[in-house]
Amino acid sequence: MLPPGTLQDRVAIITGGGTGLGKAMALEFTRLGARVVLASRKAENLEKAAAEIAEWGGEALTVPTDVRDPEQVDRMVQAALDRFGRIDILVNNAAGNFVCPAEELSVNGWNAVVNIVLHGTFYCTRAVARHWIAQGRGGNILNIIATYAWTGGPGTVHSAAAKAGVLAMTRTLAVEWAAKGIRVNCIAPGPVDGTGAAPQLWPTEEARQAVIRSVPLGRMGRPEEIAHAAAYLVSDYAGFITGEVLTIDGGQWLGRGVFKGSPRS
Ligand SMILES: CCCCCCC/C=C/C(=O)SCCNC(=O)CCNC(=O)[C@H](O)C(C)(C)COP(=O)(O)OP(=O)(O)OC[C@H]1O[C@@H](n2cnc3c(N)ncnc32)[C@H](O)[C@@H]1OP(=O)(O)O
Ligand SMILES: NC(=O)C1=CN([C@@H]2O[C@H](COP(=O)(O)OP(=O)(O)OC[C@H]3O[C@@H](n4cnc5c(N)ncnc54)[C@H](OP(=O)(O)O)[C@@H]3O)[C@@H](O)[C@H]2O)C=CC1
Repeated sequence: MLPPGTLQDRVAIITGGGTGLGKAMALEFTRLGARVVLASRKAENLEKAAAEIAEWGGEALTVPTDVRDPEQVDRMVQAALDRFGRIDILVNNAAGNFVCPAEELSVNGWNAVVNIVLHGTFYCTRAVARHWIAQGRGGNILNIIATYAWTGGPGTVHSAAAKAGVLAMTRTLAVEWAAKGIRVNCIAPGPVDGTGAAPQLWPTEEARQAVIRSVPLGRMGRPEEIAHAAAYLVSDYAGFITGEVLTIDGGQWLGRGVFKGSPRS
């Protein structure tokens, strides 16, 4: 855990900040002194998270936003600036996902996920970075991806392709904007309990147990384990890290080659 005050007076936009990992990050950033801007489609998700943040003594601005629409994204960034006068951190966390064989996936299904994950990440990144560059100041971008960006993930061609695109965007912009003081990194979480992934990716207890068996550490992740790492990456403690991916998956992707008869096969 980082000390309270680590993100004092920083302003962080978190897309998808009303639920799951986004909410966990918003709470952790609040604990560390940041003010947060929560942006996603459903106002009720955002309001519930903002109420929790207020209970912790924090301050959250909620801006209902569909990240697929660049005009809504620009308005959300302007609303953050109008309220707080600055933006220091952007977490591109919003995502959509479902399991579907690639040959059955409709064009709308493909677009729904790619537009949220890949295009939405670019629209938010561009809007915030334009502000930073115009002001001659730096900032921090954290993109939430998934390990199947490089391993592949059967049944999730839309999401895997989009997350791979976000990984390439991360590395490209880390280098392109380094001289402008903008750091860009990723976290690739493994399966995390109690998040929106559950109904999409392990909808039954049997499926959940199969996922757990695929993790060498033998359990699901916890949202706060992702949030702690996120806070580190956007803090000054990580000032020399850019273009990196921090994988937090209990060894899942490395363990894909377990042989039959090994403890978790
Ligand atoms: C082994 C574990 C490793 C862990 C890796 C986990 C990695 C990543 C995890 C995540 O990303 S978790 C995030 C999960 N959270 C969400 O998905 C929440 C947000 N999701 C949504 O809003 C929807 O699911 C959405 C479909 C992505 C978007 O919603 P929207 O309202 O815009 O779209 P719809 O109009 O409902 O649908 C558009 C289009 O998509 C088709 N579709 C939707 N669901 C399915 C499905 N289950 N199977 C096949 N197709 C689906 C839908 O039919 C529409 O297409 P058309 O019918 O119009 O052709
Ligand atoms: N949980 C897990 O095990 C894993 C998660 N991840 C990644 O972690 C991140 C968080 O996922 P998780 O917490 O599990 O899932 P959630 O479903 O809880 O979070 C997804 C968030 O994205 C928001 N969102 C979806 N579509 C849009 C949109 N068009 N515009 C704005 N916001 C949108 C949703 O809010 P709303 O409905 O209000 O729009 C929701 O808050 C995602 O990037 C996911 O891919 C990666 C690997 C594993």
